[in-house]
Amino acid sequence: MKKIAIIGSTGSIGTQTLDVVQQHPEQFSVEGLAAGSNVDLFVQQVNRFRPKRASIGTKQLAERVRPLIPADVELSYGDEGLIEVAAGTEADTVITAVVGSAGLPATLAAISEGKTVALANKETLVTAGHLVMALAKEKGVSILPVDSEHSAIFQCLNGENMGDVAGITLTASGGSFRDYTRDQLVDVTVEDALKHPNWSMGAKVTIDSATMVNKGLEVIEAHWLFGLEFERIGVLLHPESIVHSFVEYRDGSIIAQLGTPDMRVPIQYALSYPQRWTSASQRLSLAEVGKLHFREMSFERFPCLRLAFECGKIGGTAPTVFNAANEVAVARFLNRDISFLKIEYLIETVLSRHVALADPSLEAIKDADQWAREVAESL
Ligand SMILES: NC(=O)C1=CN([C@@H]2O[C@H](COP(=O)(O)OP(=O)(O)OC[C@H]3O[C@@H](n4cnc5c(N)ncnc54)[C@H](OP(=O)(O)O)[C@@H]3O)[C@@H](O)[C@H]2O)C=CC1
Ligand SMILES: CC(=O)[C@@H](O)[C@H](O)COP(=O)(O)O
Ligand SMILES: [Mn+2]
Repeated sequence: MKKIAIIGSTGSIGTQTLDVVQQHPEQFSVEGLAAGSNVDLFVQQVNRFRPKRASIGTKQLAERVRPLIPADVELSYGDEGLIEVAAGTEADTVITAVVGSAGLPATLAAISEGKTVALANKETLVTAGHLVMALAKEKGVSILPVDSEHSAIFQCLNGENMGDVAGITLTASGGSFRDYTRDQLVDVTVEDALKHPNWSMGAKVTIDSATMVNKGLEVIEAHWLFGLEFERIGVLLHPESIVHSFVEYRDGSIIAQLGTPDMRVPIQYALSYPQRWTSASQRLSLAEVGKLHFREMSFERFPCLRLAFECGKIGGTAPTVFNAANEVAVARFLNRDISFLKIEYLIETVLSRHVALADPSLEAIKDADQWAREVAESL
């Protein structure tokens, strides 16, 4: 039986992880659950899965939750609570399903305790990839991808020699505004931006898909997960989101992973690896699909992808700042404080004021993250 803890249990990835648990109850014991502010769902989850430890966003929320959950569940709150759930249970695997670089301290704490990480929280790896990967190596900890593209690449690499890899290609749906011109983006609404064509996801990642920041974060995530230089990572527009990504080998063979767009498949694979289990997800019929489409990606149409490649190549604190500026910009867009195109303006402006620091310590990462947030708020 696998012992798991989920940080971000009430979100899109968190709830789908618990779906996988419910489909395979004999395989799992849930040791820890952590959430932010969704008290009702959190209380239901704690009563249903009976973790030994649980945590919610604030002290006030914890006081509301306490009488509603079993007395033997250890309840904490805030950043410390998140770390306790990630690192302070008997779980052997932690699913990092919180959104944003807020997940970094808890992820580092889980790795320090030798726990396998099933990583959905890509911002963590973008913010401090060198620290996360170095600690994982030191502790002998596996970081297993949950993100659909990275799970695809992981599956396509299975058993192959990394020296034979010519390159990897991440597919991109194009997001909510795939076929819009730049002019048409001027007055798009939050509601429109939240309508992803293929995936049902949390608000932040859905906006990131529309700006192509998501693919930029994923390029940097792939660099760290698979140890590939940026020149060997490509992006291709694929409107159907059926080919989840692919690897090209030096003999010209391309191995791709395909499936319906359903995150429960990559979530389950991260938890069942190296086994495969049956899944309730809808089967893919290529005969019914008929045709699949692929297009070159345009940096002019999606400048945030160009910025992400540039930051990835610069390294150090550049990706940290890219991520933090984006987090603030997306929050401001969702709050209707700025327009859609101002997201890329904010990111580019913050980056233009940043001098990247090479090989930053955790302290320097935190400072750069904080600095970028302050500048992005002030613009
Ligand atoms: N959704 C998807 O299909 C995919 C998501 N990802 C990545 O997975 C991560 C999660 O995405 P998604 O599930 O969509 O996001 P959601 O917004 O749906 O969920 C985020 C979760 O994190 C919790 N949370 C947020 N901040 C904190 C905090 N400071 N302390 C404790 N809990 C917190 C939220 O709690 P609450 O709701 O209770 O406030 C919620 O449970 C992101 O990094 C995203 O990029 C990657 C691939 C696909
Ligand atoms: C489901 C998933 O992995 C998302 O991160 C996905 O990548 C979003 O799709 P696009 O970024 O391709 O629009
Ligand atoms: Mn993805």
